[in-house]
Amino acid sequence: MDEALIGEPLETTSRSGDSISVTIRFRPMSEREYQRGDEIAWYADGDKLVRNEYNPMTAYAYDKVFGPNTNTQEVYEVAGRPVVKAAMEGVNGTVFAYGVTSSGKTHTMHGDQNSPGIIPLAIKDVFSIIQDTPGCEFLLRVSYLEIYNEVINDLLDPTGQNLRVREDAQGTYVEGIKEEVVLSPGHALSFIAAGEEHRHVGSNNFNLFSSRSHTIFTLMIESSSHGDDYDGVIFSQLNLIDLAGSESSKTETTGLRRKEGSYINKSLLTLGTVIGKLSEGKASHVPYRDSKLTRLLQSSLSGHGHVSLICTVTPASSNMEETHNTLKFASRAKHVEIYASRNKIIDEKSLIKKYQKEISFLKQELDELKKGMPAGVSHEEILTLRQKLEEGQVKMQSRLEEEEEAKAALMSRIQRLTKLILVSSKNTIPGYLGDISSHQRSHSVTEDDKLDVPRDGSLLIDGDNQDSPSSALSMSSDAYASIHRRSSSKWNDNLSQAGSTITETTQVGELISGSCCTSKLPIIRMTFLVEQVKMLAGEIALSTSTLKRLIEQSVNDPESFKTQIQNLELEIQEKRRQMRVLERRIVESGEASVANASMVEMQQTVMKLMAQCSEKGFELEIKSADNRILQEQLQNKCAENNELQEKIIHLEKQLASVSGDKLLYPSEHSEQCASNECVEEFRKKLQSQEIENEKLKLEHVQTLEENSGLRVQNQKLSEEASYAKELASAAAVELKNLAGEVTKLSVQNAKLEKELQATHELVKSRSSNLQTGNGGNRKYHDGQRTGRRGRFTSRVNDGSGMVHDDFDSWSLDPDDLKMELHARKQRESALEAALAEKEILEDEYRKKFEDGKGEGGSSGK
Ligand SMILES: Nc1ncnc2c1ncn2[C@@H]1O[C@H](COP(=O)(O)OP(=O)(O)OP(=O)(O)O)[C@@H](O)[C@H]1O
Repeated sequence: MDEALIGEPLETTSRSGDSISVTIRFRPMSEREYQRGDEIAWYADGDKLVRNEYNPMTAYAYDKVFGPNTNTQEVYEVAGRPVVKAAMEGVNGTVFAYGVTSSGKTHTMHGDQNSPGIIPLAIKDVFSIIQDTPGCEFLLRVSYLEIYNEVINDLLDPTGQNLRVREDAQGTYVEGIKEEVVLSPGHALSFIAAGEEHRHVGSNNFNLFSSRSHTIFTLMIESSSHGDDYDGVIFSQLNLIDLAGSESSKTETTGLRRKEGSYINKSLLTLGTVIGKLSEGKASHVPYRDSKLTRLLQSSLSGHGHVSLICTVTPASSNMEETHNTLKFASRAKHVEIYASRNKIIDEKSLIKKYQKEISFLKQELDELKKGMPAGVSHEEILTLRQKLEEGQVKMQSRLEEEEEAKAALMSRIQRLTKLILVSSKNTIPGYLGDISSHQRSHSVTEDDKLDVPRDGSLLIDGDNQDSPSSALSMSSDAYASIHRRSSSKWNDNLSQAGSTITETTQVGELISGSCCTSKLPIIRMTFLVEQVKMLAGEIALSTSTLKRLIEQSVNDPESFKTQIQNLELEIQEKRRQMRVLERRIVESGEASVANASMVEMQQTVMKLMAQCSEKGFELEIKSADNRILQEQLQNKCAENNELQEKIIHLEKQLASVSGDKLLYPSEHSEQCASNECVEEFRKKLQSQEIENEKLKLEHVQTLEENSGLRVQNQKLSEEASYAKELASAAAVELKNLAGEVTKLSVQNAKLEKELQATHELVKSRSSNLQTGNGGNRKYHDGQRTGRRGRFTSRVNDGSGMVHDDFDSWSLDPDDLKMELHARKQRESALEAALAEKEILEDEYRKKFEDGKGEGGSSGK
């Protein structure tokens, strides 16, 4: 049936947007599809149409159609970048991939090492935009959740299971979801990688790594301008969604997979209904609440932000109907209208504002400390202190140390808060955080510097690369390898920054400039180093678990996993090496800077660890004591066991001797026949008894054999008897038939004889008439014959046993009649002979049957 062209060719998504951006992405035909002889059923006709190969009148138009050879970067430029850009300007955005299982959603959203997906590309873009936006501060947070079997789980916090959806003035949100502040693309990607570890993935007959849940990666963006441009804080949200694929009846699933599949299908059905309702544009009820997915997407779908829908499809003919459904869904979605507008939030609610206030307060305190006027310390007190210093330097020294510590703690707090706020390195705003350019610092690359470790944890912006932010923020392929069900490595992201000189550009630079710079550098670095070691440890744990999984998977097919396993092992080794170097650096930094907050933190950690250690030690002691007791008990049990075994052996020996005695000396004679004669006699008796026994055994065997022979005979006879019985009953039936036949023939014979006689008489009387009348009229005689023809009926046996009337074979000629009579008589006698024969046979069978019955009965006895 011809399908009308639905939708019209549209502009690409770069427009300001009054409807959802809908794009279609074809994946290439898979090897499996080629092998089973699939053909191309749907294809991209130009860059806006999808057409059916078998029915070219069926075609759909979209914003953009990507053919099977398009790479994800191209898809991102059209379907991702405009949404990301708008989100950075304060307009909410949602990008999601929709399609049947194995159509390429995860490939599009997450991608892999060679082809990064929309999510990593968007993250990279976000940081590039920050770099290109001087005069603006950003604070980025991420959350990552999955909807599995209609249950929301926090992928960043394994304890956050079955979370609830709530609603406030700004829309729906997930209560208690963990949000992490992110500082660099690699940092954000490492959270995704960690989250992917917890995502539900399973295999079906179409996809080895089929997503069993919908995932929503959310980037929360807070931004504010400085100085005169300050216009409040803007908050926006960017949702990047990888949906689980709908499953058709062709998807072979059982048990758990089927349950998952039904949840997936149900929520996608609700999504379809919601889209359908929204596309109608009527003010009818939209069932957002029917699934968690639509509930969470409610504010996006109801038009408060940009939405980009990427529908992934396969061209294969075997999935023609499923692809058609996806195309129809996409077509409906095209009619949903959106009214995206820029968000703002009141300053008090903004996290960035809170941090900024705290920073300026702490900075004031620090200034006072620097001036030697610590808050809460009076001038007299300082004089006294100075006096005391003169009197006792030791006391003063400790006081100074305290001050140093307070300063260091403040600096650490400032630095920690500052590094959460991201600004472009091109930013040169005076006053707020100082002159950035004056904070640039160069130093030579040491062995450790080559470690690709971000040196300050901020944006990781390389001063040398200021003009090419993408380079500064670029992620190496290894970083992408960390995403999409693989282990992650955020450290490699910064590899590109290694050079002969590293220039650090950081807001923290202010704190490490001037006189402070040399003495406080280790403090700041220490914090990062500790953070980095922690993250590396996480990475290693992640990689190790991936390795474990790969090793498990490789059991059936070791060859295909070999290189992957080797690479992962190398990666883990490398990370371990990096961690060792970092630890060495921490120790060195620790030695160089005694009084710093990081050290305090470190010390606290060490103290905690030591406390844990002593707790563990205590536990160990208890366990060892328990162990000792258990071992003693075990030894006792072993000894008891040995004793028991000895006893058993002894008893067995006793038993053997007793039974031997019993054989030789039966009880009634045991005492009287102790003499040799008695024994001899008894032996003889025993021998004869044994011989007799043997005989009996032999007889028994013979009897058994005979018995079995008789049984066989009996069996045969009963078989024969039943056969004879069958024959006899068959013969009886035949006999009955024959008897009936004979009776009939006899009756007929009698009739015929009568007729013959009558004919004879008639002939006689005619001949006498002829002799007396006009004599020998041949003609009359012939006419008479002819005239009478057929008057009598003849019963003729046609050879098949059937007897029927033969009107034509009959005439009144006496000779004929005689012959006929003769023939009949012959037949009659033949039948009688057959009857007799049958009777004899029957008698024989009967006899046999009787005999068989008699014998069967006797042998059965
Ligand atoms: N555009 C593409 N180019 C090359 N390969 C692709 C493309 N899209 C998908 N694939 C490959 O097809 C397979 C299935 O893709 P993917 O896992 O992304 O499907 P999916 O739609 O996410 O499936 P599910 O819903 O089951 O999770 C993967 O091996 C993937 O690498």
